Amino acid sequence: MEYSEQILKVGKTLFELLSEGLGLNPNHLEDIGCTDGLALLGHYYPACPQPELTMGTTKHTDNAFLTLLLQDNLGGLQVLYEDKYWVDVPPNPESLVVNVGDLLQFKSVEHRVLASEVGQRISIASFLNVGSVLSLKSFEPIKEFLSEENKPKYRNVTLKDFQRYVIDKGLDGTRALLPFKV
Ligand SMILES: O=C(O)CCC(=O)C(=O)O
Ligand SMILES: [Fe+2]
Repeated sequence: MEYSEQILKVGKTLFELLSEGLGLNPNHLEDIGCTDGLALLGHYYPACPQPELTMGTTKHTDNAFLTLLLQDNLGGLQVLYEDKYWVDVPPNPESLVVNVGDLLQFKSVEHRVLASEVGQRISIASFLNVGSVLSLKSFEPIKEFLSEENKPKYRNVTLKDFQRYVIDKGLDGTRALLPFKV
């Protein structure tokens, strides 16, 4: 409970900073619903006797606006850099890793977790996402950024349709935003 409240505060501050950084009103991203929902997912990765044969978590992007990830000191989290290189994210139990998720319709980070012979690994992912997965609210580009040269990169899609697509496809290694590109 206490953790969720604190995480939401951090999330709100991040969205304020992002809004300001984009030259928008500081409340813009919160006002359009980026902090309406918060889902916490606890992961437990037991030691794996043959880590080369499997994965802790397969490659994916997060179904959220932003994810705040707390990990212990075991390591194993990697992000994909330039669509080619897997880069280790150094574990630091006193810091949060921030992932850009699909719902920002920007450039969500592809990541995965390696299995390890040394156990156990515990992490808590806090997803800042939509209030209701059944919402008929439509995602659309921020109008302030559109111009003749800057056309929308994604077509409008309702949260309901997007969530349905994400759930049906599962963790198949493809980007959830792909079918919604213009
Ligand atoms: O366990 C981790 O470090 C990452 C978990 C993750 O990527 C997720 O829950 O989406
Ligand atoms: Fe993730």
